[in-house]
Amino acid sequence: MLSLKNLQKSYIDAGEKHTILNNVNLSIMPGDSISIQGASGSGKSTLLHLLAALDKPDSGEILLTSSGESCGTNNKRPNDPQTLSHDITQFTEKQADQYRQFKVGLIFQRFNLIDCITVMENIMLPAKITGNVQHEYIRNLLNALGIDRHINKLPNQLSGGEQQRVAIARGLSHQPPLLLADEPTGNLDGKNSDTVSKLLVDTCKKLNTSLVMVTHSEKVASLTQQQWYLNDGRLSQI
Ligand SMILES: Nc1ncnc2c1ncn2[C@@H]1O[C@H](COP(=O)(O)OP(=O)(O)OP(=O)(O)O)[C@@H](O)[C@H]1O
Repeated sequence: MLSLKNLQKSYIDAGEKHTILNNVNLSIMPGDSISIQGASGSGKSTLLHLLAALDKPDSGEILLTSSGESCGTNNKRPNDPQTLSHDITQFTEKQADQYRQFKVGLIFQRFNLIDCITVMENIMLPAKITGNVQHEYIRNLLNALGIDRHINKLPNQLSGGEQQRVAIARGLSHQPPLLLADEPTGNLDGKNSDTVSKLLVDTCKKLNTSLVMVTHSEKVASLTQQQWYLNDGRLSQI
């Protein structure tokens, strides 16, 4: 479970302070699917970067609560020896790296595929790093995403939509407990966007993976259990 508490984030631009996130609170339970909509520049990607421990808030906490496993600092709750709680905003670089490798799948707006290795090697990176290589699961994922015939190509030999599907497969290859997806179907046409976003939500449900998805599409957002809107730094449920 992730609990965002009183998150505050601002940027200084030309000497002026711009508040991007203002007292944001949110709870993400295992298996939850959450969409975040909002105007361009409203802070959606900023929020995902904080959840991925790629950036730090000015203040507030992001508490990661899990049972029994260690990931960085250990703050045991009194009376519950099974539960460990970590504030990911306090992670060192090394702890943040481990958190991203083992706990998080990331699908970026610009895919971030590695151009000099094949599609399959890109997809398998998180699975290999975490030692969680499930061949049948990967085969089914590739089939469902319709990219099985492209696995030996290089990413730049694929269309934008195909690269997006590869990025989705890579985000899910290690079956992470949390998937953060920034406009995961933004490069797909309407029909493919529907198919792929449904697959994304269904796969996360099957794996009990929490999904936080930024989208500009109301239709895609409607597939998630909870729909939130970011406006003026405030997050409100639709
Ligand atoms: N490193 C930075 N330094 C200064 N300003 C930044 C920085 N990163 C983001 N911003 C500003 O913060 C605001 C929020 O950016 P963010 O990328 O989170 O928006 P977004 O809602 O994801 O937008 P979009 O839908 O266009 O992707 C923007 O005005 C952006 O210019």
